[in-house]
Amino acid sequence: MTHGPDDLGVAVIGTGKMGADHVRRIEETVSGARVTAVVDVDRGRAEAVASRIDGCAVHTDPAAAMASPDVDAVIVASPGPAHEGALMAAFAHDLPVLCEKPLTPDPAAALRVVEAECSLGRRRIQVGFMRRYDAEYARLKALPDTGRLGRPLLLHNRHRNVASPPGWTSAMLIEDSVSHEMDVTRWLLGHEITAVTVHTPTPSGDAPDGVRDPQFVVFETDGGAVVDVEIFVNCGFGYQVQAEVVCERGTARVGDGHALVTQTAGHWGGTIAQDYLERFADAYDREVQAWVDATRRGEVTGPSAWDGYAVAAVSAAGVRALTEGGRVPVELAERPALYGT
Ligand SMILES: NC(=O)C1=CN([C@@H]2O[C@H](COP(=O)(O)OP(=O)(O)OC[C@H]3O[C@@H](n4cnc5c(N)ncnc54)[C@H](O)[C@@H]3O)[C@@H](O)[C@H]2O)C=CC1
Ligand SMILES: O=C1[C@@H](O)[C@H](O)[C@@H](O)[C@H](O)[C@H]1O
Repeated sequence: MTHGPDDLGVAVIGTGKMGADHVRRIEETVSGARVTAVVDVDRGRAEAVASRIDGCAVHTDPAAAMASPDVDAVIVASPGPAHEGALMAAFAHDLPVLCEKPLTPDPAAALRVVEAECSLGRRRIQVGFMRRYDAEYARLKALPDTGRLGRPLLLHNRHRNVASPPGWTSAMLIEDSVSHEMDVTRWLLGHEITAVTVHTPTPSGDAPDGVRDPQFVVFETDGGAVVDVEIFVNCGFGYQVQAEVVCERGTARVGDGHALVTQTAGHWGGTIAQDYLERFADAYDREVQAWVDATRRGEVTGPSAWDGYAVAAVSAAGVRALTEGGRVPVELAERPALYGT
């Protein structure tokens, strides 16, 4: 991608799996932006990423990068617990941010971010719930508008990963993985999630010691829908994300992965993506392009800090349901006017 003088200068904070992929995306795929700084507490990792980009500065402190005149906007791709500090620094430098999910891991920190953004009086944050930019999910979102299927009653989700990273815990299945279905539920149905129940079968023999994998998570919504999520992060065979909405007069499903079907010598079948960077490549591209375009227009669009807070609140209820059992109501603060109704 060639760069122009009006390109948005982006600092990418965290140059691990997601951050490095966003750097590559901005440099190779997205128009109207270039990476002017990378930040990582692991300086060597940031240097390796920066070495492929002309004029890209390297920092270990997010605030130092944000103070540079070459930085107009920020992508936060450090681990969740580091997000609050980076977001507050971005507010202090009045910079727009694309923040990877989760906004913050816990609702108290997320609410502090929401309150800080409200005190600025305008939105600065887009949260990286990229499924909203996936072509299949976008079709699902458009369906109820046709009125053909009627009111959504149930939403079934399956979310499978090949293997969990080292150090994964039972709670992380809810906080890191099911958080996507929390956002999808709120966005697709336009309902708030009011209560969470988690069922745990005997763990798979392939789950790390002590990790409850898979889990079956149930949401109730204020619009009267019931939503279930199978989360299985050591399924071994592929990365699968599926959703089926059951409405009054029909159903609609995405994620069957029928893009290519082969038939040969007594066999029929296709391939299964192996991770999110493959399955959601187009969605990440559209997400980052939409963020760059909106930022250059002086706007903030997409999932908001409020959406990030709401998901953190549902995650907290989910983790309580997992550890204490039973049905746990979601405690949600009053929605500030900044985020509409
Ligand atoms: N939207 C999606 O589908 C996905 C989103 N994510 C999210 O992206 C974020 C990053 O995840 P990964 O890239 O998988 O993690 P990672 O562990 O591969 O990379 C994180 C990087 O951040 C650096 N880091 C740690 N603390 C830092 C700090 N205070 N300031 C700057 N850098 C710091 C680490 O040294 C590391 O290089 C997380 O919020 C995660 O939930 C991750 C996977 C998929
Ligand atoms: O966000 C993500 C990861 O953090 C999480 O660990 C995976 O389960 C999800 O599929 C992926 O989209």
